Amino acid sequence: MIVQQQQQQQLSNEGEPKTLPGATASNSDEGCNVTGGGLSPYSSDNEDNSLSPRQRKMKVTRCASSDSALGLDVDDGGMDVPLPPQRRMTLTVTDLPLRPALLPLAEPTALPDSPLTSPTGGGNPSVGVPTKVLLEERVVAAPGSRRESTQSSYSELGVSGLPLGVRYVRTPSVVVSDYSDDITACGISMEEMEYFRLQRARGQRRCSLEAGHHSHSGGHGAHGHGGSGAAGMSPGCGKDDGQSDVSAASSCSNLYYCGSTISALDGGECIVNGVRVALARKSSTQSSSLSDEEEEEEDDDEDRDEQDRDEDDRDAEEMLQEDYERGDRERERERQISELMAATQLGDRQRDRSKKSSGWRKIRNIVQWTPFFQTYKKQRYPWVQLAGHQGNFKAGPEPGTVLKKLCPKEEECFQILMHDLLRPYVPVYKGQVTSEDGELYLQLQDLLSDYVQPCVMDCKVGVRTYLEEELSKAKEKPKLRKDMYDKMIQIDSHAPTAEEHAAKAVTKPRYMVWRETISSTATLGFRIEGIKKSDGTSSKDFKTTKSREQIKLAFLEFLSGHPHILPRYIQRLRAIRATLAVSEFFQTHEVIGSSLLFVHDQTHASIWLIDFAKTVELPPQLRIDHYSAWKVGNHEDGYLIGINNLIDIFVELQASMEAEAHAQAQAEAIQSPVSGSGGDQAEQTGEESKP
Ligand SMILES: Nc1ncnc2c1ncn2[C@@H]1O[C@H](COP(=O)(O)OP(=O)(O)OP(=O)(O)O)[C@@H](O)[C@H]1O
Ligand SMILES: O=P(O)(O)O[C@@H]1[C@H](O)[C@H](O)[C@@H](OP(=O)(O)O)[C@H](OP(=O)(O)O)[C@H]1O
Repeated sequence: MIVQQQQQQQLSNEGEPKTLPGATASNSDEGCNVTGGGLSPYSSDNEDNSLSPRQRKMKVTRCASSDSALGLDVDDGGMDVPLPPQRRMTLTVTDLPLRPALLPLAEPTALPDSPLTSPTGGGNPSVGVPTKVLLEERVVAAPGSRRESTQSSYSELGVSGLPLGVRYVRTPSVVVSDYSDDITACGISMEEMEYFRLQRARGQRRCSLEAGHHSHSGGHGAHGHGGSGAAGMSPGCGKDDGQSDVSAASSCSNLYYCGSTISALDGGECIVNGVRVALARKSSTQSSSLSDEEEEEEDDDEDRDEQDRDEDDRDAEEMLQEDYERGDRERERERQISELMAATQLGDRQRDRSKKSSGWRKIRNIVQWTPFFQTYKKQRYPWVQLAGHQGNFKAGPEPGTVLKKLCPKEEECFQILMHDLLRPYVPVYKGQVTSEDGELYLQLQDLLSDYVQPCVMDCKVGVRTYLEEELSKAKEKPKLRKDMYDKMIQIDSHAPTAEEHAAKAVTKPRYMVWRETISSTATLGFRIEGIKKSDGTSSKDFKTTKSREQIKLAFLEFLSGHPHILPRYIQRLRAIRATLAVSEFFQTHEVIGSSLLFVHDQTHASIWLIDFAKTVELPPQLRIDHYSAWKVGNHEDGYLIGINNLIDIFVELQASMEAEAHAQAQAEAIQSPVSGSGGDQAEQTGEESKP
């Protein structure tokens, strides 16, 4: 993509709001509509209408929308207005049941909008940063593929112009954005690396076994191993270590980017766009065309898998033993927290992880746990998008910046904020960046760039997450969302009403209100959207984290290993509250769907206000206190309810941590003298310290 850095605004020369080509939506009800046609480029309504509902479910192209409730009548998780051709910008998952590690992958193709170049540099390739590659869906001959996927087909009559008698497979199309193929770069943990190592070892073992086997059995036509570029090789086997590594790394990358490649690794399921999707391995349709020999191999693989699992389990037991022996107090405390967390979903996930059972379970957890990780080649650090719509972010043209898809309302907010007292608490806005095909981005300070292995938490603030205008539009023309119904029953199958069950759809405000009530939004004025810890583990599974106690446990987990950071967060939250009280911006805007981004590492901590896509100027003469109860028409957002509760909860945590530390110090003081006179000494110490 030739990206033009259209307005490389430095802080010194910021100022006049700019008119965007084709985007005059600042006062529009259409929210983030910049593409025309009345549809937000971010909207998840922008789905391919030609797809069947099932296909659509499999497809995870999902973009931001603040206006998707504003459309017309019924949809099926899709849209009802013909769309202009969509660029393949975001993660696209198709053909989930495919097992790509067994298939020849299409060559990565640079998308037309990659790499980034600056117009001022006249397209100087030296400033180019590959932003994404497309692994295009295509039909390819399956050299030596031993297994069929549901996408496999035989070309019988050469209808498609392909030679007869050759087995073809369709590879998935996967867009990989801004990633490095460095295995550590995709946020992989040691545990996952170990899994891939085992996978590779297994693959190599299989390679050598099969090399022997096939040298006797001769070619298998399309099934044989004499196919192009793979002589003597089993599919999925690396020619050498290097190649195996690449395949592990790319599988790993794909895990993070789409989840579909997961199906190559094992059977099971993954969560795609909130929908639990069964993966291929156990699918009968898949295995139906296997020959006896293939089935035998499958069984052998199962046996080997079993052995590897046993090895895994043994390793895990040994590791656990070592852990205990270390007697590390910190670890013990974490373990206690984990036990407490049993009541929460986060705890559930962690228990799953600690079971250390099959490799698949590990991988499945990664899929469920991992938000959108990216590593920008230029910046050389993993970047995590904890919440929000996938595909909205990419690497900025300068180190230390990220690009977020343009929403005119959000840009307006940033322009005002750069001159407001709140400026130190929001990412620096550096102007627009335009891609060659007209895609517009906001260039923002990357809030993670100064941190080493940062812990990140996104909390959405306010008691309400939808705009009043969304509500009124939805009342005028209710639009049914199948995707939201699906997300709803995923959490609670009894949540929809009888009518909603019949329609298999709900309206957006209905879904948003329900989300507010099952989480802490409605009661505490904020909710946790996602947490990423310094070890790379992360979770977005907080939809039902509602009670104060659940929140505290999640915060404790977020702070674990860094308790000294807590006072800094409290200080920063108080500073934010004090600044909000005097901010002109805050006094004149209704702040909906905005988040606080908490970031810390071992030595630094900070909190920023982010996401102003649904922050709108209040009607003239109307003032809100951000605290009063919301009634239709009063525009109250409950932002300060959230801030106050956040401060209170952090203060309560600090108090309990201090009390715990105090009790522990006392217990140690009592226990530390080994001699029989220990108790006396402790008493003496106490006596001496009295005034
Ligand atoms: N300036 C930034 N620096 C670093 N990370 C950021 C920045 N802005 C956003 N993020 C990351 O991206 C995530 C999503 O951001 P944001 O809420 O702005 O996106 P969105 O798509 O508008 O979200 P939503 O769908 O909730 O409106 C955040 O949780 C955070 O992890
Ligand atoms: O977190 P969930 O449960 O996945 O639900 C999404 C979340 O509430 C987003 O804030 C919202 O986007 P906006 O804030 O931009 O409205 C999105 O609406 P959308 O699907 O219409 O984009 C919802 O699907």
